[in-house]
Amino acid sequence: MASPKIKLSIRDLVIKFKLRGQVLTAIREASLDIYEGESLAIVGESGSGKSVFTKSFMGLLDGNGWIDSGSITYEGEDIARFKTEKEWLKIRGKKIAMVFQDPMTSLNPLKTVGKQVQEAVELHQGLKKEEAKRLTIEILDDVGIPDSESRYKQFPHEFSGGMRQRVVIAIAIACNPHLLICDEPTTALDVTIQAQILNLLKNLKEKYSLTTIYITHDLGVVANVADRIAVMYAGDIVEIGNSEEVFYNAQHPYTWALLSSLPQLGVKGEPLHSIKGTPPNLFYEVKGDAFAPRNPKALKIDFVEKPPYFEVSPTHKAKTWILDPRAPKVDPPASIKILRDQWGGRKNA
Ligand SMILES: Nc1ncnc2c1ncn2[C@@H]1O[C@H](COP(=O)(O)OP(=O)(O)OP(=O)(O)O)[C@@H](O)[C@H]1O
Repeated sequence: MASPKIKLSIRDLVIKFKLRGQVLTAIREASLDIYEGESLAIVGESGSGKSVFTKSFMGLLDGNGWIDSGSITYEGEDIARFKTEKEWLKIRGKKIAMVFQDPMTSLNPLKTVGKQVQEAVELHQGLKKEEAKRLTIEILDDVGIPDSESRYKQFPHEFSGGMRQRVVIAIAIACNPHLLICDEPTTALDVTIQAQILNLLKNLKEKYSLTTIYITHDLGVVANVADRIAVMYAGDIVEIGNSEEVFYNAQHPYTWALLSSLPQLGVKGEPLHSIKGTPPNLFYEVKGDAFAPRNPKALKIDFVEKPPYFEVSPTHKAKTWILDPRAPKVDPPASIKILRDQWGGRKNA
């Protein structure tokens, strides 16, 4: 089988912020390849760096932040070197678009929904008004807004939360991007609407041949939508693999902790637990495995040296010393074994 084409390649990316005279390292030498047409989820606790990492692909870092080193290669060009807005505008919207968590802050309350989508169509697809309006209504239909011709003339406050998120998605699609980044796209919505929006994104991915990245702190949300899962902790990707590999055969103690804290998968007989302790202070240099201080099964070396990636399969790797052939055997916690049995049972049912 031909190997998949890489759409975006991130290498050893370091992103820093200056805050109150001190420097914080938010992304610590993270590397990732994103394949054309795939659906990748980036998961991790709040503050792990998911938003900063992906915003850097579009030149959207806050003013006090910068790419300190590393590369982001898109279609042969290292976009991490871009300095001007003019350069970023070649990529932002056009090639890479983003759907944010809160649809209200992404929409202009003073403009009709139709106008906001149409502006994106006109700007990015170079169409005349009539043609642009026709396409806008088609896109509103595609994102599941009923009665799109009359809805076109309404304002955001006349839409429900779920419908507003559909409009935000319409704006992103109107730019005709190759890569769509969805940053917690359903967090602000109630559960039934969440499922509808995820379904919509899945359908649009096929129709518009999109490569999609989902950012979420919730592994349950991605179980249905992601081909691959990248687990982020303290600004680095500590485990990556196909969804099945990460769900059924997780290797990093942080991934174990994330899986164990999944409420909606309900581990029978096990109390729900959140991950104990707090992530490292990124104002200081992180020594060894960043998760070690919170890992009850940490090895001595975890406190001393940063682990490299160890390969579990050609598609699955994790940065944990547990996978070093010289390491003592460390078993996953009981909750992970129970999860594996439960899911294995469901899978084979
Ligand atoms: N403008 C900024 N100035 C200083 N630090 C920042 C800035 N933006 C982000 N950070 C820091 O960078 C780190 C990563 O933040 P980021 O928002 O990417 O996390 P996240 O995983 O997306 O979390 P969440 O799920 O809460 O959005 C955090 O420690 C955060 O405080």
